[in-house]
Amino acid sequence: MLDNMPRGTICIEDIEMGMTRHLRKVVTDQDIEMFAEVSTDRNPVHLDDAYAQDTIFEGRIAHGMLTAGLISAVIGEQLPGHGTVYLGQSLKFLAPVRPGDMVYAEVKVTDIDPAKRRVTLETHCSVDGKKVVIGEAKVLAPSRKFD
Ligand SMILES: C/C=C/C(=O)SCCNC(=O)CCNC(=O)[C@H](O)C(C)(C)COP(=O)(O)OP(=O)(O)OC[C@H]1O[C@@H](n2cnc3c(N)ncnc32)[C@H](O)[C@@H]1OP(=O)(O)O
Repeated sequence: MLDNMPRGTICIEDIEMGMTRHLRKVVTDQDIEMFAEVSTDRNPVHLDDAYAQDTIFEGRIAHGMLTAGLISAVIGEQLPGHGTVYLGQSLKFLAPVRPGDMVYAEVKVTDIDPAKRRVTLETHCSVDGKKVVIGEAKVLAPSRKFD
């Protein structure tokens, strides 16, 4: 299940401080299995119920980078959107995401360097209002001048 805001591109000339975009997505067992496959990260804490039950999480959890990928999706699809180049991303994983959790991923513009087309975004993911991932992204935004 995916609930996105409108997709597209917001060029550097139209980006404003404080602008936000978000998406919501339920992280499913299938998502976790597919992520394990494409990333080759088959850590049993993600895939094996019995193993995961004996960890501090007491059950299977999603890969952190799968959840963080939803931040990339908001950046690449919405703000700034298509044409954006990801330059960097810091991440802190504060709480686990479990299969079936609805993840809310949001990005917010905190700095703009129009001359260099650089934008800094505060990024976070939450589940039921609790932050599970926080961080900061730096991106190169598209410009109308290069259309
Ligand atoms: C190889 C790949 C594997 C994966 O992908 S695993 C999946 C991704 N990771 C997760 O899902 C982990 C999510 N995080 C958590 O569940 C929790 O987080 C922990 C269980 C790791 C720790 O929780 P708790 O024992 O309750 O500690 P606290 O009371 O929340 O925090 C204690 C201190 O540790 C700092 N801290 C907590 N998490 C992080 C972090 N991710 N990065 C940096 N610092 C962190 C806090 O601020 C605090 O600090 P102060 O004692 O000074 O107040």
